[in-house]
Amino acid sequence: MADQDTLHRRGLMFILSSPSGAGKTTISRMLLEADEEIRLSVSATTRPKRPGEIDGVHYHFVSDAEFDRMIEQDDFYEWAHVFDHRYGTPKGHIRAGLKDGQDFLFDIDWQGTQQLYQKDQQDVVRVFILPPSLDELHRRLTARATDSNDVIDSRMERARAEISHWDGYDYVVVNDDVNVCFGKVREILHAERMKRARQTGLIGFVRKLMD
Ligand SMILES: Nc1ncnc2c1ncn2[C@@H]1O[C@H](COP(=O)(O)OP(=O)(O)OP(=O)(O)O)[C@@H](O)[C@H]1O
Ligand SMILES: Nc1nc2c(ncn2[C@@H]2O[C@H](COP(=O)(O)O)[C@@H](O)[C@H]2O)c(=O)[nH]1
Repeated sequence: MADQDTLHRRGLMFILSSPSGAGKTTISRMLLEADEEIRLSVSATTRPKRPGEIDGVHYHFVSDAEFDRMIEQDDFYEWAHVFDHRYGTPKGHIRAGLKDGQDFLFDIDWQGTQQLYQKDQQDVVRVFILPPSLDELHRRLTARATDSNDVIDSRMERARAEISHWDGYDYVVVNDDVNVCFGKVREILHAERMKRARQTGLIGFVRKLMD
């Protein structure tokens, strides 16, 4: 009889990107709360902490000198300049985790997405979140009340450039109603987990099945 215990799957790198304020952090937090099989890849950043953010949970907040040191030591999977700061994905235990079936969630921009995809196409799933309109994007950034008007203006200025990278993603989802958007993102994650290429032990299982 075929043994289902030989069936396992590789983990995946689930990337959520969007222009700032479209809601990827909100969707990420909903996903992490609802799904025990996915873990956040905590980025390092040189930007200052926002109210409510916790070092080591939302980001590793590091100085410029520390970020330089991490680059020199080849500690990053990818890193990029975003707005006036630097952000990077520490290598940590990602590769070993993927092999063990652990999924990782990445809240990173299009530059980081391209770098991860170039390094590891088979494990990467790229999802781009769009706002329903630029007016609504501005309203969300203002309502979030975490940034000065100057910072909000610079994020709005960059939004068009970021949106222009929409076609570098596998999925594009509009975040109008947050629960609907979350439902769609969750469906994508579930379907991607089932992909044949991610199932290990399938060849042996099918062979035994046919014996
Ligand atoms: N569908 C939605 N409808 C209304 N408000 C929303 C929706 N989704 C998110 N928001 C709100 O919009 C604001 C921006 O969302 P969030 O911080 O998740 O964006 P972000 O894309 O992660 O931005 P950043 O890249 O700057 O971190 C938050 O105050 C959030 O509560
Ligand atoms: N390339 C990377 N981009 C990252 C990383 N961590 C976050 N980000 C992106 O930066 C902007 C701004 O984030 P905020 O928290 O300051 O609003 C946003 O687009 C993030 O997705 C990373 O490690 N690498």
